Amino acid sequence: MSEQPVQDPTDPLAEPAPNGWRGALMRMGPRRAVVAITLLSIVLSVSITLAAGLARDPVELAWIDLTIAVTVPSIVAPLAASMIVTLMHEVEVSRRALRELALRDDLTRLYNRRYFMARLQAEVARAHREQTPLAVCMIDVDHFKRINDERGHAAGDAVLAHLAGVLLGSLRPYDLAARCGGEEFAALLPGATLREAEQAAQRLRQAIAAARVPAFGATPLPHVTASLGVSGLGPGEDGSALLTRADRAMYAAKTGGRNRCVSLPAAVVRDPQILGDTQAT
Ligand SMILES: Nc1nc2c(ncn2[C@@H]2O[C@H](COP(=O)(O)OP(=O)(O)OP(=O)(O)O)[C@@H](O)[C@H]2O)c(=O)[nH]1
Repeated sequence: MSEQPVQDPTDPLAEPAPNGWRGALMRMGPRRAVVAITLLSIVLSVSITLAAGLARDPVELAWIDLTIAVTVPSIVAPLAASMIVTLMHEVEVSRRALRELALRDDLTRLYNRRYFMARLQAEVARAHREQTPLAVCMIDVDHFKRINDERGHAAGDAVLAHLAGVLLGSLRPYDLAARCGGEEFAALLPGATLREAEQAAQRLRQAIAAARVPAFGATPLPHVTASLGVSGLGPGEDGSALLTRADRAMYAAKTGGRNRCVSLPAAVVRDPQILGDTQAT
């Protein structure tokens, strides 16, 4: 299963690119960085040797001084430079690995709830600023406990991992898929109107119901279905209100019989009869 990329220009948790000398070396790449550090140290040591020699007496500046000033750095500097560059590379790799651990769900490799919430806030702010639509879809696998009970927890895990692939396969590249916990997933759909999000949710529901989860053990795993709740961002609304509405819609889909999508438009949010006013598809 392919992963959604971590480097996203709208990523609110993206770390700033290193600047200063560290940034310059990183941008150069390892080989050029070693050459650059070597040249710099040769130029520096030759300049210091010349300056020291000239300060004393030009005649005293023996060729041997210059030879040493060139030879020593050209041997020592590449070694030191490769150590520095290797160390920087290792720090960068560890930093990325830590970031992956912090932001991704281990089982499905989707983003986790923490990342989803941060992106939700950022996308809500952007949608209000640019006056563009934004929708959220909550997806909860139906009767998932049965799979665990009947086929074991590992089989349940296999189903979740497979569904993550189905989710990524049915979303647009700039949508964001996350596992919010347990058997619950979420999708953030920037630029999607409620109508478009409903259509996306329907496609997703059908894809989940049609998915053939690879056999786990002797017998194939059962088909699964999911209940989906969709909501679209209302004027002045914040991320948690949008999410709460998508959650309510998802529970309405559950109580309405499962394997269905329910959407809740923003205007309905303050209506006490909220579940009565949902639109099931
Ligand atoms: N295999 C596996 N099971 C999990 C994981 N996280 C949560 N679960 C299980 O998911 C099940 C969720 O069960 P319920 O909340 O009762 O929901 P459900 O059976 O899907 O029923 P409905 O949502 O009402 O359709 C529980 O049995 C949890 O133990 C996980 O990472 N792996």
